[in-house]
Amino acid sequence: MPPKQRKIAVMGYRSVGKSSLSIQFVEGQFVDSYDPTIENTFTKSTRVNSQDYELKLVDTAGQDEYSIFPSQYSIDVHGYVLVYSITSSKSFEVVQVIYEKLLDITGKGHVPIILVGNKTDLHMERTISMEEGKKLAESWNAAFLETSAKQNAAVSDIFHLLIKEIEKADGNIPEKSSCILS
Ligand SMILES: Nc1nc2c(ncn2[C@@H]2O[C@H](COP(=O)(O)OP(=O)(O)OP(=O)(O)O)[C@@H](O)[C@H]2O)c(=O)[nH]1
Repeated sequence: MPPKQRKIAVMGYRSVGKSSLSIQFVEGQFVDSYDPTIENTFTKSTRVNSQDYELKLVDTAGQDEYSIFPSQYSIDVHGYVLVYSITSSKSFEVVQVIYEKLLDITGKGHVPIILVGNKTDLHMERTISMEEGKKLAESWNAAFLETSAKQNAAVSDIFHLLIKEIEKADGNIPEKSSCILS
């Protein structure tokens, strides 16, 4: 089967690790220096359930609660990685505002999303519990993961899980394999 091309936008508050997660996934390295992003696009080939994918990752500029949702990310994007830092309550609030705006602008009741709590290596500074993250993702009917871009923990899982969410939204993977016998 030819590779499926999928576009993914990585969004969230400033400095939560959007670029670090993207670079870790695409290039396999962690850069400690902080360089605010305007916008970066990466491509990466990956394989999920024996299907090849060519992913286009759009690493977006950090948003805050007052940002207008950039309209270029409302079209042509198959799925969203919404990132907060487990050390920042503010980033957890902002991710919820971004979610509301995303639903508003796409006009869809459901969008393929994975909520990501990054920086798990900074456990001494944690202010958002795993339960809080999980609960929020459940309320969105979205996937959820905690990660560390620094330690490369669960980083590729983000994109694999999101691809599954995208396929699910396309009706390709049943939520539960049910078999009705008559
Ligand atoms: N300890 C730790 N630091 C991280 C992690 N991920 C990112 N950082 C650091 O957090 C800072 C911000 O990371 P970026 O990846 O630039 O964050 P961003 O969300 O792309 O930032 P903007 O471009 O401003 O929106 C950098 O100093 C990173 O090194 C992580 O998992 N653990």
